[in-house]
Amino acid sequence: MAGEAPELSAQERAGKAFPVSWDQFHRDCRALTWRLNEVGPFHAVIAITRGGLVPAAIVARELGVRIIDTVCIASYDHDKQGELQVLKGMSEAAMKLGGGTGKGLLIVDDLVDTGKTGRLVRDMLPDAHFATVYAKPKGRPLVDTFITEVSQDTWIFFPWDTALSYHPPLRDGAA
Ligand SMILES: O=P(O)(O)OC[C@H]1O[C@H](OP(=O)(O)OP(=O)(O)O)[C@H](O)[C@@H]1O
Ligand SMILES: Nc1nc2[nH]cnc2c(=O)[nH]1
Ligand SMILES: [Mg+2]
Repeated sequence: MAGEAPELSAQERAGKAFPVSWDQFHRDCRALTWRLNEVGPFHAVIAITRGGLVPAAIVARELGVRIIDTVCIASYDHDKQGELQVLKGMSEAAMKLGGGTGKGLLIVDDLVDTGKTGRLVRDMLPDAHFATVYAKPKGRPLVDTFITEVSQDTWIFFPWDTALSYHPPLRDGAA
């Protein structure tokens, strides 16, 4: 409506930025695997796409797991959260491996924020182990294992969404 302030995106509301490099992300995924190694073994890794694909590949490699399936969920359109949409569920083969409840399966995502995505997947696979690399306080209770907690007002920038660019010096007004 005319005159109304434009709705802020989740990223704008977050305020603080937490940029993560490929190197940092790889190290954090390896650290996550150290913890998961104490919990497994796992029959299969279930990646929540798309953000879970990269950590799932690294974790599966480190754990020696070769069966990887996806649950395809869309919620944030760039940075605004809309209705959750399950675009693709798990395969029957992976569901069988988890005995129908997810027992012995490892669900991997890059992060939990509000926890809505995590809640949906937990409801699908209540006995699976849910791991994320990063967690914000609202979503944290849903996660079994994670590496780094960031505050709710932080937006995490992943290396696949960013590029190196010029940054002006502080004295020229850079934030
Ligand atoms: O805890 P929540 O508030 O539900 O947010 C967390 C989800 O948001 C992001 O996915 P997104 O829907 O942006 O899709 P993408 O993985 O394809 O980037 C992220 O990868 C998590 O899956
Ligand atoms: N890249 C990114 N996606 C998100 N989806 C929900 N929260 C976040 C976040 O902090 N960073
Ligand atoms: Mg995601």
